Amino acid sequence: MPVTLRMLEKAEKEISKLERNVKGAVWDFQGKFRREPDSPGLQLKQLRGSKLFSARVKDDYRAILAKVKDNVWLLLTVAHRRESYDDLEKYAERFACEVNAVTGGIEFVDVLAVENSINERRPPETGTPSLFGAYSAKQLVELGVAETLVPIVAKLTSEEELLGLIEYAPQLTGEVLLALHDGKSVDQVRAEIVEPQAADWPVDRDNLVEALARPATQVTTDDEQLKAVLQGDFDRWKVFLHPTQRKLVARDYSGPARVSGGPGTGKTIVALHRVAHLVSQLPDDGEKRILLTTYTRNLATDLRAKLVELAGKDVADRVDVVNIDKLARKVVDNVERSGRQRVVLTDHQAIDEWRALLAEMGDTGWDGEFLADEWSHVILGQALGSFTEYARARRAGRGRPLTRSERMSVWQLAERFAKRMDDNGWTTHAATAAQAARIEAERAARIAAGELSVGGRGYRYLHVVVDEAQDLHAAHWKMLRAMVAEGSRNDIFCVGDTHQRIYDNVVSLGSLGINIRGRSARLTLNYRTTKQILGSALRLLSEESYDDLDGGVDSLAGYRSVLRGAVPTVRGFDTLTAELDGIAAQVEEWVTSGTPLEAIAVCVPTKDLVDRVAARLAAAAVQTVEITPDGPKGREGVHIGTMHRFKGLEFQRMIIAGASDDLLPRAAIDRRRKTDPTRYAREFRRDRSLLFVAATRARDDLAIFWHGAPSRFLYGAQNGN
Ligand SMILES: Nc1ncnc2c1ncn2[C@@H]1O[C@H](COP(=O)(O)OP(=O)(O)OP(=O)(O)O)[C@@H](O)[C@H]1O
Repeated sequence: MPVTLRMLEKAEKEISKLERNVKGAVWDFQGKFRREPDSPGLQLKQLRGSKLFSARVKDDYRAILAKVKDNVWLLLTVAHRRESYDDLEKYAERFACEVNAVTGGIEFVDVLAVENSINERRPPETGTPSLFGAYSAKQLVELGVAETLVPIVAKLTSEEELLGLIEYAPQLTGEVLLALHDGKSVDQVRAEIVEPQAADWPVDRDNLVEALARPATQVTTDDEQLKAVLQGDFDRWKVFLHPTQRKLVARDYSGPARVSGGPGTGKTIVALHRVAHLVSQLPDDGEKRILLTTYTRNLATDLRAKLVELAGKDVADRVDVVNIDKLARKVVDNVERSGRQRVVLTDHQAIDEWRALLAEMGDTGWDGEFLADEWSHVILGQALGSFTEYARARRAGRGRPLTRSERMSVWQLAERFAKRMDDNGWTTHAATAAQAARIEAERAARIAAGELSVGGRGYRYLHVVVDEAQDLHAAHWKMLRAMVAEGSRNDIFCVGDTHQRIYDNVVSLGSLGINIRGRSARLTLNYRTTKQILGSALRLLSEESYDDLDGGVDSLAGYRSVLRGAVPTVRGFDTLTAELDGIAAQVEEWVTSGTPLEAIAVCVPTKDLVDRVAARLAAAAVQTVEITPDGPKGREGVHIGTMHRFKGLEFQRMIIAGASDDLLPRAAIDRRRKTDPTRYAREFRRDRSLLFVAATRARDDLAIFWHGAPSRFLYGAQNGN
């Protein structure tokens, strides 16, 4: 009888280390086993004194399996018989397959592999006290440490040994032990790490069937995944979600939901899996009923490519994947249908036009930049349609307060400005978003009044999923709110991190009809960056406080990485020329050590520096690729771009250059320090976030360079590791 064979995440790690021909044998084995597990050639037998089974993969290799139920098996590992296979009793003791008491997930421990891994590490000096001597076995088990490992944990005396254990331990064991080792209290570990992963219903440790269905059990879910894993042709994020990620992907929400989390915690990965999950629930009518949107163009392209990778083209074709400004443009174009192509002004061009308008009017009472900002972020940002609305509008964090009569004069100027834009066939992204929000809100009102039922569809989408939520304008949110029925299940799901807000759009979702209360969650495990890089990046944030998109405060409590690496280099040079030489030398060193060019990036605060770095690397015969608003212009070469362009990307080794005090924060904001302190604080924080975003793109190595005086933001990053 054919059976289902699933693979536990740990087995994948073990199998990936085997030689190619053994991997090939495992591939053949899985096919045969799925067809007929009892076929004599597979020599399936239960290990004496154990619930586990062994089966023959190839001469000396045996698969270790658990039987979940009659026709469902779990592949736990593949081991060489030399390693004590001949002694079946020992074999049984060597492997433990347990249901974790806290998470209810299935965990597998190969005790011998753990012990070998610890012994390979540098031996501690004799007499060194136990790392975890302060915790009782009961405490550790209650925190989710695998029971089988507790006696071994008690003997650990160095971080090296701990890392050796973690390589082969179940994920939660590793997370908990590292956090305790890093000085977190038991209560903190419980609250920040254990509780988010704890089982949602009581755990029966003998029930493997139930355990298999828990989010904490990380297994392949179908034959295609099993094959991809065995062929080595897979990315872990596609298959093995963290328990906290998995819970969010499949949860049924009664309304809008929000997921926050520091950089690299897999928010985008969750958004992608969530979309694939929602598609799987759609009626089979081929319609595009799901929107997946983000702030920037290149990230939308990236999302679509990743969705195809994850779920295939058929699934991706059921989803509108588009950046938010393009979506707004489409809405407006649909209605205008005039065929008139408007020219989109940049922020700088818009400021120039405001100045030109003031000059023409001989008005010297207002500052063009202030008005451009007010128009974009308050009037358009909130899609305000009348002076009455503007007079009442919240201007929190917008800088100097305005009296009612000042608001009146701003409103009149804004009307003139809007006419000027219209007469010239100009627009801005903010203006388009505001217009689109109005169009969609009117449409939603007509649907609610029963006046509109376009082919029975009504609302544009059944589900909306938003990545990089921290950067959307209020007008964007208003548009999205109107595109999907309010009060429907799973209407809006957004992921974002306000610590990474770099476009100055602060919103309160509740005030925009998007009520996420009680439906918020946070991801805390960083999958991208080492603990050392994370430490430096977090020190860049200083003591600033960050909002939670809903009028409250967000926090990075529990944010952590289980990866370890080198402490970032933080280095100053006397002149720009010397810094450019330093960049070239660092890149050459990385290239010589075997790092592919495209795994290296240089991130700088200004476009001018992009050109200078490119020229310097060209002089050193290093090929480069510039990252543009549409993404990298090519593949092969060291990637260079301004900080804005690095949002959502990641590189193995990175240099942040030009982290000098006149560039970060930009010198231009200093003049506002006295004239408009609120605005100064806002822009100061935005520049700090830019540097934070940049620093959290590096996976293994980070170097921060400057010339002249170092950026004020670096004071924290230079201390400690
Ligand atoms: N469950 C997982 N298993 C393996 N890798 C993962 C997992 N989840 C995320 N990752 C990896 O971690 C990295 C960061 O993921 P992702 O980009 O989704 O994070 P993010 O929170 O959106 O980051 P940022 O806010 O910095 O843009 C990616 O390389 C991704 O493939």
